[in-house]
Amino acid sequence: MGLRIVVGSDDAGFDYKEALKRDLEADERVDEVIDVGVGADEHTAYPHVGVAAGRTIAEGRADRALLVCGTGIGVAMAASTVPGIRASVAHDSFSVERLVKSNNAQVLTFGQRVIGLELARKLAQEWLGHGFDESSASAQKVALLSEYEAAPATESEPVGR
Ligand SMILES: O=C(CO)[C@H](O)COP(=O)(O)O
Repeated sequence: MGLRIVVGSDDAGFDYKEALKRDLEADERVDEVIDVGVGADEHTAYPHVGVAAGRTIAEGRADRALLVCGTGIGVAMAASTVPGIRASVAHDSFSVERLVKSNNAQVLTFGQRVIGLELARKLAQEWLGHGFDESSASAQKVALLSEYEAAPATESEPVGR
């Protein structure tokens, strides 16, 4: 089964979102592309878009998200507020690979005001080819993230090591 991918952006990331969406729709590794906005001439603030994307994954309606804003930072922060969602901006090949293989992040974000379109398109292609190995040493570290997320915010003790 292919991937179900959410795309989204604010107005600062709209052009890249549209270009990346076209690439994903043409990619045989992708079964479905779900666009959570914005549409042309819409001005939805990035937190709404990031959370909508994160919730779509958390509810099991998509596997991953590719989001764009001016820097990539805001949509990553917004998506990360959704429990169980790991999101980050990554603008180089190695970071994109480790975002999946080390961190099992479901969400990759780009900054339209930071990197060129062709680099964003190439990184998105590479991202599709990466998968997380649940039996890797990284899996235990990602599990710790989940444990901290579930722990009371005021808890002073580290979770089990
Ligand atoms: O990059 C953004 C948020 O990280 C967004 O596209 C622009 O935000 P602003 O600088 O607050 O307008």
